[in-house]
Amino acid sequence: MSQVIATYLIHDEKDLEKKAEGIALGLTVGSWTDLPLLEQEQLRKHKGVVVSVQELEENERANRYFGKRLKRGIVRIAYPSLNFSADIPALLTTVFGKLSLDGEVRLLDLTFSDEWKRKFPGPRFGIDEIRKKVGAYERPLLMSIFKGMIGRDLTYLSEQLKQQALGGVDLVKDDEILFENELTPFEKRITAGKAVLNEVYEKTGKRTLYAVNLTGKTFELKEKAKRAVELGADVLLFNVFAYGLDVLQGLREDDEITIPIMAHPAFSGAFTPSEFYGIKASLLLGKLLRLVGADFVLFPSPYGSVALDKEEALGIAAELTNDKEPFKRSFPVPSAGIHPGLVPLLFRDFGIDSIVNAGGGIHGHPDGATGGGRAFRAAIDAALAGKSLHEAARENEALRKAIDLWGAVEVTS
Ligand SMILES: CCCC(=O)/C(O)=C/OP(=O)(O)O
Ligand SMILES: [Mg+2]
Repeated sequence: MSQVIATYLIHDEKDLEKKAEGIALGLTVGSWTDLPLLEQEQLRKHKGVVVSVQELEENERANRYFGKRLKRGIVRIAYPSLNFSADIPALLTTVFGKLSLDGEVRLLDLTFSDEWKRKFPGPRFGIDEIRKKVGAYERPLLMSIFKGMIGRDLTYLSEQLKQQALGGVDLVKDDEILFENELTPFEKRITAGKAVLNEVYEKTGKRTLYAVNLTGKTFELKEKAKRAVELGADVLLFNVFAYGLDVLQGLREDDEITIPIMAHPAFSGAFTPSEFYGIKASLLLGKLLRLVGADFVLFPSPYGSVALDKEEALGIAAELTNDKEPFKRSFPVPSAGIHPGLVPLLFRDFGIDSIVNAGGGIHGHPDGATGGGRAFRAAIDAALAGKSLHEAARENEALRKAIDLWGAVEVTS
């Protein structure tokens, strides 16, 4: 029988096994031992089952946080998938709905049967198809971010896009805080952006994609996304956690929406940061975003301005690129506070199949966005060649200026 196995970190003053059994029953059949045998037989196929309980050492941080001495344990509970429909809202409500209100349980992972995975789409394009779209292989891609666009008009947007593209970036994304507005409306951003990027392509031969922010009311998104496709949009940026995973899946599953979806982590910090409760980032931003169809996933890098714990960040990337899964791989995009001097770390930790993503690290370059792009491209080339940034900077002025301004973290191989 198909089942979903949830792995939790739980805390209890007395009895971890009892707490685990209470969760398994409470989120499925409700009660058990007091039921007549006939009812038990009838309900057995619906009963949650405790698969394992692994007690952990007592943790002083947890005791201080909760203000009491607690046992801690990793428990795995199997939920019969016949209890809920094969959709993310039903799944999350079953395995971490009321339980998430407990405040002393952290959802660490979900394991699905192959049968269950087949009900989800995964990315439409994935890493390999996106590489074909930008014509860039065997290296990390480079993406820049519009900055300071609120209150600005299309002329300003077009010039900023041009400067970014001239720096050799593979993609440019809207900032996630750029919504529908009178100065740079969604549809005009697409058409003006296409004109600029075609002009740069004619001039340089470099193809750059523009990820336009798909925003607005949930039930208007599909039509807006289809309009974007009609206008020739390259990629849709999407603030998935302000809407919900199932909304991204709905966009992905619509065969008229035939362009990649880039998931932004905005608002996910409401769910993931605590070590004691909430949802592990590798599950929420890794496994589940890939399952529902994100082609790119942005997340805080371990060394940027909103740094994520390194184990968590690497865990997200591992889930996005795990080639044992029956889905195309999603592009990991470690982000926030990234500058060219961090490229050796990014390359060491995330490898070739990742995207170097920066806003301030592009626009803050002494030579502007074009200089920023050139500095990043030189840093990526140096990492690929096994050269130090300082050595590469001797031959590349843009990189030298970036290192002078932001420094460089060299990585010994
Ligand atoms: C984790 C998302 C990063 C993001 O949205 C963003 O705008 C980063 O900007 P910078 O930190 O590179 O300036
Ligand atoms: Mg942003």
